[in-house]
Amino acid sequence: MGAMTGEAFINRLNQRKTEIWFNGNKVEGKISEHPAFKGLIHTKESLYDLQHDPTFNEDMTFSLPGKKERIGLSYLQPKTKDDLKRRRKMMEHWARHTHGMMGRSPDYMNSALMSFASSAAILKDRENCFPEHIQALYERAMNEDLSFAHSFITPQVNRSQINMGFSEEPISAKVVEKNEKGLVIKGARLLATQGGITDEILVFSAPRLFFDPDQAFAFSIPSDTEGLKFICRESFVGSESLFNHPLSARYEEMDSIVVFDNVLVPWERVFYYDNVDAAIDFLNKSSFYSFAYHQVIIRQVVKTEFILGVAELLVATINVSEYQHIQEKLSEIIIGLETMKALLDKSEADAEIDEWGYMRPSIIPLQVAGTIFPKMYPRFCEIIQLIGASGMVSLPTEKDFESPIRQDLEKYLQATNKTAEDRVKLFRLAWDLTMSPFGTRQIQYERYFFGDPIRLSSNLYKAYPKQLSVDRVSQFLHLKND
Ligand SMILES: Cc1cc2nc3c(=O)[nH]c(=O)nc-3n(C[C@H](O)[C@H](O)[C@H](O)COP(=O)(O)OP(=O)(O)OC[C@H]3O[C@@H](n4cnc5c(N)ncnc54)[C@H](O)[C@@H]3O)c2cc1C
Repeated sequence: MGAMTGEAFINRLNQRKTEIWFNGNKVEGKISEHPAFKGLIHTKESLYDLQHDPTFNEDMTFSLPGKKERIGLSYLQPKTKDDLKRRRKMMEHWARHTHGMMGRSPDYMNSALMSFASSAAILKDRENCFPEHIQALYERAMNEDLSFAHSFITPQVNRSQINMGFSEEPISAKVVEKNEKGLVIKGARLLATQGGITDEILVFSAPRLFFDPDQAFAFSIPSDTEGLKFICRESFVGSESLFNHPLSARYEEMDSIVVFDNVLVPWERVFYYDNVDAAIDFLNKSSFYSFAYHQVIIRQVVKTEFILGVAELLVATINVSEYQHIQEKLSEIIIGLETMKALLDKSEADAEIDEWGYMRPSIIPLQVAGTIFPKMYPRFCEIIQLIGASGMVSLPTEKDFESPIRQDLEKYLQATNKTAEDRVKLFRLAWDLTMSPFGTRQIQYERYFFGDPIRLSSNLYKAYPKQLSVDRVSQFLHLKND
């Protein structure tokens, strides 16, 4: 099949018998018609269709020798800087289509899987490790354009460092049995965005102190595997009205708790198990962080461009551009945007071939971008709230504009250069972006989805080459070496 169409994506999803729980009920019927998921699923449909749109097809897909169909370009293993640029262009197209609001557009996990396959050799000849299973999944994913959710953290029961977490009755998903067919997993994992509404779920463990060997595994299984359940949070879709909820009606992704009720993971799906060192190495030394971050920062740049557009439109609409504090606030967004773009460019300019022959974007600029964005993003949202002021809550609905009070609204909600309807449309967008349940989840998402920003900063500190700076100061002061 190769690169999938939107229709094929929806048909395949609807055929899955995935166990999804929503608001106390098991979801029955076509998932693409369920109010909590349909906006997102149709947006994903349009993303997959871009791969077949004559304007984008060349940018979104690539040819592999021996394969008739073109493949989604997020699966391309880059070997040159030009390949990296091709990957960036493809990701920009997808991110622009959703204005950076969809954290889990398919390129995110496709890039993760591509990086796993590109570094699978790390697991070669190690105990309980099966790099060939990663390669097999990668090839199947390319051929069938599979979609993935993922989970890499454990339930938030006790995050103390001294908590050994080795409970008798599993809470965090762990191996409870090994048999001739595979591993049996019991317990729960967090927090799968789009969990249940993708073909597969990829599970791997973030290394930590007192890492239970029974949790040191990685695998991928179909979402409708027996015993696997996805428990959803409440939906943040405000309504289906694009006027009232321009973002949540299209991009609300849903997050879910993943429960494994004695789930059999067949051996051919296991990447590694019961090997703490391999689990730590796989995450830290593979190209996962470089390629996943590359996708993330591209999306965040596009999202910041969108935020700048919203902020500037607000300023123009209520005519407040003459005030210096407004200019300063807008320049804060511009500085953030240009900083992110410069870091992204640097990561590509400094990219190097890794030990397995793939062109890896330089990680330090990406880590820097990934550490500052969680701080900048809430501030961007605050800036929009500060510019919009009462406009952020004077928000009549589409129905109000269709009612007899329309004339009042037209008169009292007009702006210097906008009709009341356009003005409200814009302010509703600003509200959905920064204040609605969808908007506030986006803030929490940008803070946390790639890990705890505190620990990400700590990783940056530990990995950053500081010795040259230290030496210069030591020489300046003629300090004696320890
Ligand atoms: C909207 C959203 C979507 C997400 N989607 C996904 C997804 O699709 N897949 C996925 O796997 N995960 C996902 N996540 C989870 C994300 O990876 C975690 O939120 C992140 O790794 C932090 O872990 P935690 O939430 O368990 O926080 P905790 O680790 O419980 O941290 C809670 C607080 O304690 C502090 N803390 C805890 N331990 C330490 C420590 N050792 N050192 C210093 N401080 C510490 C933290 O700084 C924080 O302030 C998502 C999260 C959000 C908010």
